[in-house]
Amino acid sequence: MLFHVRMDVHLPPGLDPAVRDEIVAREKAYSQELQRAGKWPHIWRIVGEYSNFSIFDVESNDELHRLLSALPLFPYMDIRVTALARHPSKVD
Ligand SMILES: O=C(O)C[C@H]1C=CC(=O)O1
Repeated sequence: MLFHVRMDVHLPPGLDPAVRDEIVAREKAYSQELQRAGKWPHIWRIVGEYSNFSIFDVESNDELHRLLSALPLFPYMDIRVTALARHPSKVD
């Protein structure tokens, strides 16, 4: 199942820079682990924003929720999910 996911990151301005760096490093490692596993095949920066558009390829809504909830930046994100279906005009 494919899902389009928008993530907007809102780190608190007063967050200790060392804590911030540690969370962002864990986020990167986790994201790259999911990319290598084929669960997160696309991630694109939205120009001018601390946000991304991503595509997730997962087995179920529950799996997507589990993966997103485990993001180290999850407590600092607004996340919007759109379920995707095959378009009838898509060329094979
Ligand atoms: O930078 C972001 O868009 C937020 C987050 C998503 C993956 C990652 O490494 O960081």
